[in-house]
Amino acid sequence: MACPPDTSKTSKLERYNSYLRRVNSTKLLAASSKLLFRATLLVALALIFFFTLNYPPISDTSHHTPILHTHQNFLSSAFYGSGAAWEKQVRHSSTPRRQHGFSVLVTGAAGFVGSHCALALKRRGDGVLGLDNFNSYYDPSLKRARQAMLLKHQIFIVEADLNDGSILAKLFDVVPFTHVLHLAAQAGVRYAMKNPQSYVNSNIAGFVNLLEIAKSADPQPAIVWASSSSVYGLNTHNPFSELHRTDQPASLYAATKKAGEEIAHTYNHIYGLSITGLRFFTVYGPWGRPDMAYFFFTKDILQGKPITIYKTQDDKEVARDFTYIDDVVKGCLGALDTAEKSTGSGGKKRGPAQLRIYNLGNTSPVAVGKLVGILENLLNVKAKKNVVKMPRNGDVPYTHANVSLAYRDFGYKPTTDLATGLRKFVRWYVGYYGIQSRVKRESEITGDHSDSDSA
Ligand SMILES: O=C(O)[C@H]1O[C@H](OP(=O)(O)OP(=O)(O)OC[C@H]2O[C@@H](n3ccc(=O)[nH]c3=O)[C@H](O)[C@@H]2O)[C@H](O)[C@@H](O)[C@H]1O
Repeated sequence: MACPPDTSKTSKLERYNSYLRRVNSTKLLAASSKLLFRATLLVALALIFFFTLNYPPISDTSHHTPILHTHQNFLSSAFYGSGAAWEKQVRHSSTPRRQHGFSVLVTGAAGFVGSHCALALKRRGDGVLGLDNFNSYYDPSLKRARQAMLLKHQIFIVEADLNDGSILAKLFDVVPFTHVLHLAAQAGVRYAMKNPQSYVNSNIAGFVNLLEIAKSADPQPAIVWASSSSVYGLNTHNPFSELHRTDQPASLYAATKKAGEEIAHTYNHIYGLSITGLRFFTVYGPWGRPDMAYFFFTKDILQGKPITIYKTQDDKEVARDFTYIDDVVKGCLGALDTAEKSTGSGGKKRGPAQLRIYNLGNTSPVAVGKLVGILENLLNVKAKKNVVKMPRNGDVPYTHANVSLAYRDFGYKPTTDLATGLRKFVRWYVGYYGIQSRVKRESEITGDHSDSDSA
């Protein structure tokens, strides 16, 4: 007898098959939803990236925000167009206009020394691209005004922090810089007690970040950077020579600059980067820094406010080797002109490279009391002076540069005495801030009108 088909097995199989179909279709649905989600995420990320690169918010001046930024005038249709327009600006700004001209990345280009150097380089036909984070250590509107002035001379400043490796790397991808003039830093001797971390962020971490990018670049640029007279710290030998000891810094600012000099040695030694450090001595002049004594003394004297003048613990006058900006600019250009090429490429050293350090001072220290006397005369106002013993705030009593090394190697020879330099500063100050009142007439202060935007 034929056995009846086992329907229980068939229906089990069918039920199982239908179960599998259900499971598979649910899986398929889940998989396709996942795929759709991922695709949407990818498109969203691509869009965010695109808009971040091309539509930077004008008002954002945070130095922690990795956003490329430019002056309002540059937010033209060309800039808004695409990343290609931004790259075009970067290339245009950094392309030299003279034969064998340099292509220089100037960090801190919206700063005092940076803006002056950028302009001087551009004027002689070098290509210059600026980088600045526009932080608010002092009035950012002054930095914006310097930026606007540079823009008139076709110098473009990328707004970014030194610690933003991706933007730095992008700049080196777009431009084969021959040189970096690294002037971005957290400046100020006494502020280091208030905000120590900012010195570590800019002067150490930021510097290392820049060197990391520079060492990997192909070609590697030659680097000229700002160290400081403050590295001499408690040194008692005068005038200060590059051969003197610099292992007794009196402030964290000085310590970070000294650390920079040691870090420079390391990158030169391992990667063949050509590096020149310049020890600036209390640089002053038009478009200067409002946190510096000569600048806020001028403001306070004009406003009838008292000023505090420091004297040493043993009642001696405090003095500085005040150095005029035009002299320092000549020194920076001299250092760039004599900088040899880096020897490495793509992070590999090919041979020994140049490593230098120079004082850039005025060789003629002036007591702070005398500086105040010059200002009183120029401003035609008597200062309300409050003379106190120098607090323990990182200050040093005296600076005096020996510049024979810089003279020997690139003819550095400061030519501006303090009275002449301050006259030019006051002329700029009253013009910039629109001050008339008791200040001596412009002709009395200046005698000429030739360098009104000599930054
Ligand atoms: O060469 C440098 O490497 C440094 O130079 C500058 O530092 P300093 O030489 O200290 O300049 P600055 O503050 O203008 O004080 C000038 C004089 O006024 C005295 N001073 C200061 C303030 C005050 O209220 N009273 C006063 O007498 C004070 O005692 C001093 O004698 C840069 O700021 C610094 O960033 C760095 O670049």
